[in-house]
Amino acid sequence: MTWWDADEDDDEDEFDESSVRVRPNRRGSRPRTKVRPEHADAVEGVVLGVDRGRYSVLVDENGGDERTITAARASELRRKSVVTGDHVDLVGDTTGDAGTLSRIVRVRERTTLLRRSADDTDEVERVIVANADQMLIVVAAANPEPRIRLVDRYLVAAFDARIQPILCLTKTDLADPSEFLENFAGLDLPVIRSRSDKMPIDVITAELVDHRTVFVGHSGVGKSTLVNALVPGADRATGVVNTVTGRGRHTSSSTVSLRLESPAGRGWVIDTPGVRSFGLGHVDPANILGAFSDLARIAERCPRGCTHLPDAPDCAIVEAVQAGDLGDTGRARLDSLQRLLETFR
Ligand SMILES: Nc1nc2c(ncn2[C@@H]2O[C@H](COP(=O)(O)OP(=O)(O)OP(=O)(O)O)[C@@H](O)[C@H]2O)c(=O)[nH]1
Ligand SMILES: [Zn+2]
Repeated sequence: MTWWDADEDDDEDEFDESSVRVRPNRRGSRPRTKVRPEHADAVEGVVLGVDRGRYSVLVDENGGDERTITAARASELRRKSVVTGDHVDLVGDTTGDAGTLSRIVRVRERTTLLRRSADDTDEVERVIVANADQMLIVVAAANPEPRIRLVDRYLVAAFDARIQPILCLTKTDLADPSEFLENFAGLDLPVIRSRSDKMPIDVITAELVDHRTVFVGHSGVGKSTLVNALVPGADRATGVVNTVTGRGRHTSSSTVSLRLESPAGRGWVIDTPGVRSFGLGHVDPANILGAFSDLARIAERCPRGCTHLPDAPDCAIVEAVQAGDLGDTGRARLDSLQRLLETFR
């Protein structure tokens, strides 16, 4: 093995560090190797995208010396994953000059981590994006028909990662999404309605400024149309050279960060073309309940191990709703919570 791993893309061979941490510490049975250099002169950057083992890293974001450099992983990272959105430390040639290659020696602590479990199509857990603070869930009002269950799955993934979800209904010129949206009335969920002939760019941009927003949605919902309207020049469909990453081509499975620029400010759009679904096997129900802070307070009176589902004995939330204490809103919120909890039970 060389000093970098030639990963095929950012979806390849990813390990969640929680699984790394539980691995037995073998240091005791091994002679200590020489102390690792500290790389005190390392430069910090943020990973914009990964393509065949090469990372595009933005250094000095918004500063006078902002530049995109190409980097590879240093072997001392071992099996630690490096994904789009990661804050990393770099050594070596960090000039960003043509033909130079830097090395990623450290990954900084992540604020959020969007991942999916192994599922039928895939036996390993994959990390999708680090440090995103919002998820824009793109669903069409029609063609393809919106599905509640699909949105629920995205919501669970977002809540579990402690990422704020936003629902974006596209193609509202084809159908009125009001009835569909009633299913989400019990959630604190910002909703945007969009149509390509009258794209509400300012409304969407306002939600994205100063945030790192990961865009998710199934094929055909109009996600590329949306991204291209928000980030002129992104050209997601044809893969023309991207001004931020400097890459000319992205495989369908690679995640990229696109800079949003507007009079209202800047933000990042993180497009995930490869992610069609989320395996939810790793999800912690407590994180879902945590997204319903009003209900979570009541749940403190629940019996230990309470599932908060309709059949849960002595569930304090169910009892409060049945007693009418929480009104219609509380009933709708409990319905939403229970539906999400059922999504991955
Ligand atoms: N009527 C209508 N059609 C739209 C709208 N937005 C997108 N479309 C059309 O829907 C089709 C799919 O749009 P895309 O932007 O390619 O969808 P996508 O979600 O990126 O799909 P993939 O490229 O398969 O990932 C295209 O033919 C678009 O022209 C809309 O608001 N209204
Ligand atoms: Zn309960």
